[in-house]
Amino acid sequence: MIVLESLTKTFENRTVVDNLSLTIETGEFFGLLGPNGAGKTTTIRMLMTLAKPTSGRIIIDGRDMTRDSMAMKSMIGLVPQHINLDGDLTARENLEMHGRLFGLSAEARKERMEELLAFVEMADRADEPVRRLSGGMKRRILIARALMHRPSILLLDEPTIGLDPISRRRMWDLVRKLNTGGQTIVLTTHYLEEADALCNRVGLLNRGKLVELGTPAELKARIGAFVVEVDDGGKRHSHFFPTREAATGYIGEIQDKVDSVSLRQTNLEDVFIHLTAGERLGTD
Ligand SMILES: Nc1ncnc2c1ncn2[C@@H]1O[C@H](COP(=O)(O)OP(=O)(O)OP(=O)(O)O)[C@@H](O)[C@H]1O
Repeated sequence: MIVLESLTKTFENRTVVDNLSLTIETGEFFGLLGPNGAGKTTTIRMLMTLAKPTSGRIIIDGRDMTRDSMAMKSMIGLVPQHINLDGDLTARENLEMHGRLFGLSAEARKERMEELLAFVEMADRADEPVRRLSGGMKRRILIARALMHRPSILLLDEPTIGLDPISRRRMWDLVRKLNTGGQTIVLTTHYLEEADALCNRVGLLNRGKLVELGTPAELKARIGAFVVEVDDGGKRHSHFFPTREAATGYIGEIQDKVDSVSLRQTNLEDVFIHLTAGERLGTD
């Protein structure tokens, strides 16, 4: 379990993570979402011990990590936004280096490496220099590397950026399988359909503050689980309704008066845009 307790980070009088309190349960797949500049990366950097909180605490599995950065490093596995594998080394050599860094014995490294290369379906390409592999393959190796030291939490920072739809879905299957096996996962992403597809619960950060927290279904229900999109005179408007009946009732009233009208279920992107329009979310 991760507990963020009044976590705050200030840069030169500017508070970018503001009194953030949040509990992420063991085994959860949690999505940390928010517009550009909301403070997601800064929060992740604090979890990675790359930035020191100005105040507040990070408690993982009952241990205060703010005072014990070595322990925190070993409990977290990071899949970074930018591919930072050594391109001249093979996948095996990249994983081997990571295992050494975390003090795994030669035997433990070998066993874990083979297990993970099989898991990410890269065993047959594991002895080629990484630079020759596709973006999707490199990202799968990043996952294997992050898991080498058996971290209790896996942080995925925009893990599918730049991937084609097939590779993206393959990554989704992989991380879902990990989570089903009990791995706690924290994801940040700008692809809201990704958070919708993967996360049990999401938190929406805005200007360093947590403004929404719940399951994707709860967040959608807060604005209305069904949306009627109306096109009229080149303009598109969205209207939200709690039930399909209410939405179809509205369609009955307006369909003869507008160019076109459609009904669908609300998605997380609608929630995000709705909150932005209501100025509950501010973008850079
Ligand atoms: N080292 C730093 N010094 C000063 N300001 C910083 C520093 N790092 C981040 N910031 C500021 O903190 C704010 C939050 O940035 P952060 O990168 O955490 O947001 P984010 O939610 O990850 O955004 P994005 O979605 O664009 O990656 C931004 O306004 C950024 O300019």
